[in-house]
Amino acid sequence: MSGRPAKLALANGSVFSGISFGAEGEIHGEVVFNTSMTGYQEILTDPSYNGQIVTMTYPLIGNYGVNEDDVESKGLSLRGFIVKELCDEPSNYRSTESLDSYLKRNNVIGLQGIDTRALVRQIRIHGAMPGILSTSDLDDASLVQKAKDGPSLVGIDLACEVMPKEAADWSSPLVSLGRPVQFGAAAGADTGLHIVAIDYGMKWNIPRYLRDTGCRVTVVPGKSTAEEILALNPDGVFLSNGPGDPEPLDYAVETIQSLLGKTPIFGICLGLQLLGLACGGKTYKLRFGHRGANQPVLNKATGKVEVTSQNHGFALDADSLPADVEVTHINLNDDTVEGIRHRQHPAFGVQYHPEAAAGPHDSHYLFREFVELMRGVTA
Ligand SMILES: NC(=O)CC[C@H](N)C(=O)O
Repeated sequence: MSGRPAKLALANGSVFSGISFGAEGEIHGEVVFNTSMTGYQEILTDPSYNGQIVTMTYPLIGNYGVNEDDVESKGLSLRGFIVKELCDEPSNYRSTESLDSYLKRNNVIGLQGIDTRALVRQIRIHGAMPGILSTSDLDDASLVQKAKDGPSLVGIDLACEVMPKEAADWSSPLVSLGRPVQFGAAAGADTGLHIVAIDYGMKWNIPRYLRDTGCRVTVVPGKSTAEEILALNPDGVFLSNGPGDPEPLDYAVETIQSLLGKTPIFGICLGLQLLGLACGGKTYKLRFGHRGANQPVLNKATGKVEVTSQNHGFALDADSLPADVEVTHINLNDDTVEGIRHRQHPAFGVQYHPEAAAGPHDSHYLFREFVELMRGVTA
């Protein structure tokens, strides 16, 4: 292992000593863990990790390098990246760079050589908490104090840092990356429908899927108003994923409230949480969240279990939801809300990621259901 000595300190006083990779320096963030075995490049480029230091539970990371295609946004929004062991001899025909040099180039601090199992146990028992990752200060007491003094992400709008400033058309489908077509013969067939996707820090595989359903897609900034969106004549509005606490995003809640009943709505992750808030529900912070590609979800309508990809630390409170909102999906690990549907208006959402990237493909049907919902309303 090359690299410099580096430490992670948690706000509860725990300190982990290891070796740095990637960039050097010091960074504060909420320390969380992800249970995916692969897909680290998609995780690194998922804007929903803005403000967080991500620990991978799988013990060897970096073995297939990085490439130019497996990116979910234009940059890396997470604060730091922790692994048990970094593979320094990546081997894959698609690899163009090592994970070490990718993190260096993108100015993200990496830490390896710590007992990630012990760290994950701390987070599971005490909850996701603020931490500090440093290659410059190696004094335990000073680091713990800095971890405690740093901001919590509760109550902060982290989405405004990663949302686009301008609207743009989205043209590339999944096949443009050589990824398998998911909608059979119907893939890419023009439906004539227009989706406006509100981007709060959207993963790019979502608009790729929306294009694959045969719809035209316009991506608009998360601060767009209902008037601006309706002026684009959408057949449906999509609410994207995004980082942080949903409750401070009052501008988004207001927009969704004004759209509800005027156009079909589909939300993913933060999008589901904002839809729930717009319907009068409440959100709360989970102890350690759901992050990984192996979360079991029950679809209550079909009785089928989907294995899903997830990344969230907040959840909708089922008891807070009004009677006209139905819980359609639940998480089988902890019974939390994984999907909702409005009984009066054409609006639904899921807490998990049907676009995968990375993860299982069990839930693609939801994109088709959105098209059917739009067709039903438009016909
Ligand atoms: N991936 C997401 O959209 C995450 C939603 C929200 N930021 C949460 O942590 O719960």
